[in-house]
Amino acid sequence: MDTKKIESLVYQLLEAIGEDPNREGLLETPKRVAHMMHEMYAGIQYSNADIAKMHGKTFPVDTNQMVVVKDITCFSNCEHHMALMYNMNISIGYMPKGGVIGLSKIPRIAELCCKRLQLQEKIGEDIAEVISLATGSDDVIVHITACHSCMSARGVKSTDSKTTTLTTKGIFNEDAMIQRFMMLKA
Ligand SMILES: Nc1nc2c(ncn2[C@@H]2O[C@H](COP(=O)(O)OP(=O)(O)OP(=O)(O)O)[C@@H](O)[C@H]2O)c(=O)[nH]1
Ligand SMILES: [Zn+2]
Repeated sequence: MDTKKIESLVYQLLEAIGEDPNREGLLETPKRVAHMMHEMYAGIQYSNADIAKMHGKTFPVDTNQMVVVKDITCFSNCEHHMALMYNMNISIGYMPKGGVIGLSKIPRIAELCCKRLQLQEKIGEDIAEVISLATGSDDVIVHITACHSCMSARGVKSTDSKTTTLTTKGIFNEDAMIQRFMMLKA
């Protein structure tokens, strides 16, 4: 990420919206925004394969248990308006194939996938792909609910609507498996 360029462009953006970037309250704003963008967009520099490699250490376990980590809180930004997705709740399940990844890696994977300019549907696909690459399992499910500030705070002003998406891979395309997952994540 080009910090100096972000700072200079935020300065220009402030001018463009009719602000005075030199007034006291805004003097440090370009620097703060650049700092914030480093945090908010930390996932852009990594491919899904990179993320899987970073968090893909597996521990051998011979099991046919479903692993579910539920209620992961994340934030993201939509690629159309760069507006915040908030109140995001993500639950992820997979069927291990001879090994499991560390549980803490699952929210870490979700977080990095969210820290890109995104669509909610794409977040589900990205997380499912990374979990699949990290675990070597084709059986992955990702449930996401989120509010989109581009729908609530502007435009249609649909303040109470939430969007739910469900990404299913492999055995999770079967209704019975979806039901088992939904029970475990309830
Ligand atoms: N499918 C999908 N759409 C999204 C997501 N986030 C934002 N959007 C939508 O992206 C669309 C962009 O539509 P446009 O018509 O190009 O933009 P706009 O004129 O700002 O649209 P309005 O929001 O209806 O005012 C909007 O309908 C948003 O609600 C997302 O995660 N998934
Ligand atoms: Zn949007």
